[in-house]
Amino acid sequence: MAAAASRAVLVSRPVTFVTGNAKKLEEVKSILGQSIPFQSLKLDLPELQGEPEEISKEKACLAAVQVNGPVLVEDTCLCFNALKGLPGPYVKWFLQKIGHEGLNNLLMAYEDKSAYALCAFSFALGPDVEPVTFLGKTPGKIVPARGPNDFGWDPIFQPDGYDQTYAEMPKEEKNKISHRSRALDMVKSHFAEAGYNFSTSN
Ligand SMILES: O=c1nc[nH]c2c1ncn2[C@H]1C[C@H](O)[C@@H](COP(=O)(O)OP(=O)(O)OP(=O)(O)O)O1
Ligand SMILES: [Mg+2]
Repeated sequence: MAAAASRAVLVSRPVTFVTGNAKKLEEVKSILGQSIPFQSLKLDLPELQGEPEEISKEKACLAAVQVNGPVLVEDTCLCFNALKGLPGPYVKWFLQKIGHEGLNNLLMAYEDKSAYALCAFSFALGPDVEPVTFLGKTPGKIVPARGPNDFGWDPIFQPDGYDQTYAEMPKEEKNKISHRSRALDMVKSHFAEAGYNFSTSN
């Protein structure tokens, strides 16, 4: 579009999506398709503490220093309403230590099994630029594990309006309604509006 072209922002490096999680990368690739050209870098960034948005921003700052260029990162939370949003950003450790059954047991004392999946994407143009953050949320409930166990807590999260858990759904179906795709919709709009023109060579 002519309007977008006239606002084009030239960026001398390609965007790097930084994650240590191959399954995230698979979904991001499939959701973004050709809409945003990016490369990926497998790096285990520190597991930070705090509010999801702050964690994601800080993660982008750390990634931008390492890459020394434009970066995209995301942090994912699984929040139980009965537990006021916990385990939230700490779900990775909960999953590792107590598994799907333990996560279900955390809610044993509560009638309310409702939860939401939250993805906080942050984009930083470089190491000294304040990142912008985009949140995507999908409401659902925590259920005993059903479906293939190949991505995190997918088997215990059943999104509202569906009889299947994330794990039981075909990938394309999850990618239409997921916390990740909702956040990426906003990332795509931001990129379209900003009119970034990324160099494809380093
Ligand atoms: O759609 C998802 N469906 C099921 N499980 C998921 C999903 N997305 C993240 N997860 C898991 C991975 C990790 O156990 C925790 C988030 O922690 P989080 O720090 O964001 O991910 P990570 O350390 O694996 O990758 P990264 O290097 O991008 O930080 O929830
Ligand atoms: Mg992490």
